[in-house]
Amino acid sequence: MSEINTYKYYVGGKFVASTSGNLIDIDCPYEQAIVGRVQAISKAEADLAIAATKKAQKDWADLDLFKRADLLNKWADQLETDAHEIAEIIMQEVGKTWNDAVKEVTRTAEFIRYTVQEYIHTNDTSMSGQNYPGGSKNKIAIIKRIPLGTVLAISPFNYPVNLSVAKIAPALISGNAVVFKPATQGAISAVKIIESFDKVGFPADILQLLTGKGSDIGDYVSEHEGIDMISFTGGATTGRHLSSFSTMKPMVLELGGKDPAIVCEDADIDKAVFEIMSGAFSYSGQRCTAIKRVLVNEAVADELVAKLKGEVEKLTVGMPIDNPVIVPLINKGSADYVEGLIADAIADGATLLAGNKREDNLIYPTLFDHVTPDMRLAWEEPFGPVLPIIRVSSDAQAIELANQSEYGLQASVFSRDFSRAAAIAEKIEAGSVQINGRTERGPDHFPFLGVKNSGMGVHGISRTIDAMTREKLLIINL
Ligand SMILES: O=C[C@H](O)COP(=O)(O)O
Repeated sequence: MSEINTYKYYVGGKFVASTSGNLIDIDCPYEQAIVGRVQAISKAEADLAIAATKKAQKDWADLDLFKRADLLNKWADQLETDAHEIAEIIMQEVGKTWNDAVKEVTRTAEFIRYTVQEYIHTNDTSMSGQNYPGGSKNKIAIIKRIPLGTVLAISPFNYPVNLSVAKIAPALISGNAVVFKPATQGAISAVKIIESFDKVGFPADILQLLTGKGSDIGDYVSEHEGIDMISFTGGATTGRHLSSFSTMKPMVLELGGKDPAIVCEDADIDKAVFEIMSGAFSYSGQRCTAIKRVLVNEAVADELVAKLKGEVEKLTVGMPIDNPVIVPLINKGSADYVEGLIADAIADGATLLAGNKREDNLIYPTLFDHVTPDMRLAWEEPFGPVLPIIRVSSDAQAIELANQSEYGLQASVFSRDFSRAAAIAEKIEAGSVQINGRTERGPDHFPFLGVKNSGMGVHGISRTIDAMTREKLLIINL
């Protein structure tokens, strides 16, 4: 990282420097180094970029579907060709391990191909009038899904490639144009995937990549009258803020979580330990779907706690290039926040079993037993490698604590009795409940949603296409 590159934004099918002359340094999470600099574009530049999508979108939607499909499939191929170059930037910019960074790019190429097929196979439907009492067979509705126009895709730092393309590909295949505003930390990864996009020969102006601080252009672009739909993944505070002012714009929000793992006394404890470890600690817990609390029945708590402690002590910790489980957090602010949660839990009397060690942004995996509902750690989302264990006396208490959270993204239930697990799952307020498995978004064609402060609307390939299109009926009266 000796030579510092400056990356341009993308508008009109070209990479250009902002006339603002303002650049943003992107710091590496794990070294005292600048990964590169991105443009801080002006509001006037955003205006021009959004305006240009309007005509481009109409032409793009008019293009034969198989031409759109062909370009998207070529982009998927190009991403695979460029995978190592992109993964290198993901690693440097957001501190993801090398293996996970490469996996993120290949997962994304698969996502594009599936999205293309999904749209092709589910595009138009029809209904006959005679299927309603008193209706006529001479009335036939052809129900098309038409694009909403220009979709604003706002992506988070933790999946700078996958969660960007998870918005861009459904938007484009269904005939929308895209204004892509990545998280600032993640913006260079965004430039890299758009470099691949650019090589394929998409028409100009159907995708504009706008870089800049959320605080400078985020609200401006979101409120912009040229934006017809917003797809956002990020923090709950920003999500609520967006939903408060973007009146009448369809919006899908994927926000935070405090996903519980409920462990019943009849659970396969080794299986539960395996799933909890991977659910809680991969990428240092910087996943909205990470397991962020364990609610264990006190009858098996000692056994579970001892096994989790043993596994936490074995976790590999280090720098992303060496592929450990635990890597430095995204920035100092995040590490400070997690450190504060740990300090408060200790002060409030939780039992520290492992961790509580920090080197710069690297927080060692930390495990607490005897966390109680009066502690911050029972409720707040760390987005870091700290896991609280709360002991419960019954399924009912586990359900009550699970539902007291402001979040409702996912939950895991571990029991050998499927009926019991399903009964618990039924009562949990969350978008998905995993039985005997870790919380996770994939596979990517599953619907993915959160309730309460975890989100609004539904992601997942077919649902994202639905959210970015609306029905239009052509009714034929014979
Ligand atoms: O951080 C939010 C992501 O949607 C989580 O995705 P994941 O479950 O594949 O890690």
